Amino acid sequence: MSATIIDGKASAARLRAALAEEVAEFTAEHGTPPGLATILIGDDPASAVYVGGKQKACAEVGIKGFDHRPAGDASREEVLALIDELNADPAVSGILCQLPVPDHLDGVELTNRIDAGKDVDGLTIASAGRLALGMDGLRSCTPAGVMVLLEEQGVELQGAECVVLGRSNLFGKPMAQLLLGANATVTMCHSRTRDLGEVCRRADVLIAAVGVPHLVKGDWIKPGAVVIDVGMNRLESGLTGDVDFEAAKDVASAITPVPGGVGPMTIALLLRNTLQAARAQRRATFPS
Ligand SMILES: Nc1nc(=O)c2c([nH]1)NC[C@@H]1CN(c3ccc(C(=O)N[C@@H](CCC(=O)O)C(=O)O)cc3)C=[N+]21
Repeated sequence: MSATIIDGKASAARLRAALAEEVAEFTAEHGTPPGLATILIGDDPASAVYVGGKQKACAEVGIKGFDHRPAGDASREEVLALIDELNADPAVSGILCQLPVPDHLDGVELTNRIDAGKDVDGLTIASAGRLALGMDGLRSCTPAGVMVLLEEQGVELQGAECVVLGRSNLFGKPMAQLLLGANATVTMCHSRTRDLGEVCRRADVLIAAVGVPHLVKGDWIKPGAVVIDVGMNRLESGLTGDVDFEAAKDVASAITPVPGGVGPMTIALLLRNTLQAARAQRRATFPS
């Protein structure tokens, strides 16, 4: 048996096409498009590629991009002042501070300066708290993208055994919360988990986000499981995930490739969040 290769690139393209229509309607109705401000501090080449991709995607769906690039030695006060300015700017619906930030700055502090209504990354204390409490709100883009892929595959999450490898604030924790919200049985694993392979073998849905190339072996996968690879490891041989894809595809029923799986969905969900934020801001400003 060979697994279905989940085409995240195609899903993301469909989502962007649908969003382009919704953005056009929003813009016609309100006279101004939704706006997304990105903040990239310094000139890390990998981060510059990601932020460039986000800006390009905005332009393609009709969202106005604001591309801020403070120098790598920008002071804390300088960046906080920039965020305050964007928080107050009605043309800016969403704000994203690209992580990681240089060592002399605190990414958690900077992220939390973002107005909760403009937190399109879903990473502020308010957004994380709303998710944990089962309230509506802006969701972290990569986990939200994974939920879209699982839904499109028709994966039944209610009562399913879902195992999440990795407990980051950016991905693992919000992923687990979204799965819980869909009534899955969720197990979280991390670097101190004993018998990782044993736990993984229980999973109907196995989601890996640890940043260790090919950590997940073929015999860690239950036959027929759905495998989602969130790893983005840049090796000399190219970009590779956390799953031994060649071995996994003979065991799983469906699997995401790297690249072309979860990555493109992250950017599409960022656009969706920006539109969601813009709509909520209009509602708050002009109650009907
Ligand atoms: N505040 C913040 N929010 C983020 O969402 C955020 C961040 N910081 N820091 C870095 C990570 C990483 N990330 C990716 C987005 C898209 C791809 C993506 O499109 N990947 C393509 C390949 C890209 C390539 O070839 O390099 C793919 O998987 O097919 C990857 C990684 C967002 N991040």
